[in-house]
Amino acid sequence: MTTHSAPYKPMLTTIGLMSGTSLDGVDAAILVTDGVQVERHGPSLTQPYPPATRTMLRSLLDKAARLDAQDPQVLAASHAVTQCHAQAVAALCAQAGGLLPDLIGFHGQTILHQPGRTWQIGDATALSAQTNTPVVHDFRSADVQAGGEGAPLAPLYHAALLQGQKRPVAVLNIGGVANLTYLDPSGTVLACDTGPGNALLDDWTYQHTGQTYDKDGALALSGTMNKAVLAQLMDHPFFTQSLPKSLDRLSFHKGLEHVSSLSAADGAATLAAFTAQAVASTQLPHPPEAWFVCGGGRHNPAIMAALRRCLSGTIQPVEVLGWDGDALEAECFGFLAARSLRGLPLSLPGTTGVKTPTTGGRLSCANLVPQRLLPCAALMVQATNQPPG
Ligand SMILES: Nc1ncnc2c1ncn2[C@@H]1O[C@H](COP(=O)(O)OP(=O)(O)OP(=O)(O)O)[C@@H](O)[C@H]1O
Ligand SMILES: CC(=O)N[C@H]1[C@@H]2OC[C@@H](O2)[C@@H](O)[C@@H]1O[C@H](C)C(=O)O
Repeated sequence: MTTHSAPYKPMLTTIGLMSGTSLDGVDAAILVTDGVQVERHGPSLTQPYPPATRTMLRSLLDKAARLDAQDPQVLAASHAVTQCHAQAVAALCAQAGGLLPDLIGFHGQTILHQPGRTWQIGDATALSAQTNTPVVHDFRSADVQAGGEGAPLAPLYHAALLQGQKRPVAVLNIGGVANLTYLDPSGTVLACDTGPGNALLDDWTYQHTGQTYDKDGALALSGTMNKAVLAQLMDHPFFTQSLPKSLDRLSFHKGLEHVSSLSAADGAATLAAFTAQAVASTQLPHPPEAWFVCGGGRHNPAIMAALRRCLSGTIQPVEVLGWDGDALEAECFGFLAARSLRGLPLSLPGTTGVKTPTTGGRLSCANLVPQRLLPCAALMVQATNQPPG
């Protein structure tokens, strides 16, 4: 008979799925975690949205506030989103040698995010059935119902990974929208969306070149930032609001009018500077000594150079820590799915403005055979018997 000296600690092999505000596709990542410890980051991939899905989603953003969940356009988009997520899971499982994950964390596609309302589409029950896996979804509603912004939710994952790093330290995610996590010397976690990430620059680049983004910052690097226009862009009420605060993808799109008189290159340079200036305007208790940057914006040298001009402290991609900056937000939803099963908070007053630390997420198990729930059940039982240390 084998004797075990260490207590049994269930860890789940999760797949986290995030389809961001850039509408480029679905990021999928494997993470082995119990929602507190992270044992292993696995492989990851991006499943691009087909052009027709991208077009459908882009047009939905403009009118989502006037539609309800049963609207045929919403149902069609939700179906397309779900299919792309199922393909992402299948491709990742194949890449991982035929993996059958224990749990999926499915963020869904945000089509609306306003004070008091956040809306992610995608059918968790259908995804559970297609992947033969329990799925946690609807991560943001409970936070909004408890008075929070519903975003950002990555901070507790960033904070778990930052354990042992010198503080004050920040993780900056530059996706369609940009958001930061700040860890104070005392260990307090603060967070917020900072302003535009890549979304404005993507739209500007598309208008002027037909390309979906400014690859390697080539357009922005060929232009000159216009200080007067940058000042107009920064004259937005969001920048005087105190933390925590969050944004919709379209929150700054009126700003494109200010840029419209500029050449394609100068407009791109000014928008890259806007992303960085917005980060620098965030009121933090202490300037971070180190900034670790994730999300697609870290691939844009014009944005990275603008950040280095505006911020003190070192500014490096998260890869210097051994993390995968394209997979981090997807991994986060595997981590939060495990936390959800344990009833642990997904958000704190300092991260979303929620009144008290709040859990969230809902579990969908389609018609799974009971054995498929055993790993999740083991984690839930452990959580009931042993509160986390
Ligand atoms: N080589 C590159 N050069 C310049 N920009 C790049 C490059 N690669 C990616 N990007 C930018 O990154 C964007 C995608 O970023 P990311 O995948 O982090 O966004 P997301 O997941 O949709 O965002 P969010 O964090 O808002 O949910 C692209 O739209 C593009 O603007
Ligand atoms: C409502 C919503 O989907 N927000 C996204 C978006 O993309 C970046 C930023 O805006 C952030 O607030 C959030 O995503 C990350 C994963 C988060 O919740 O931390």
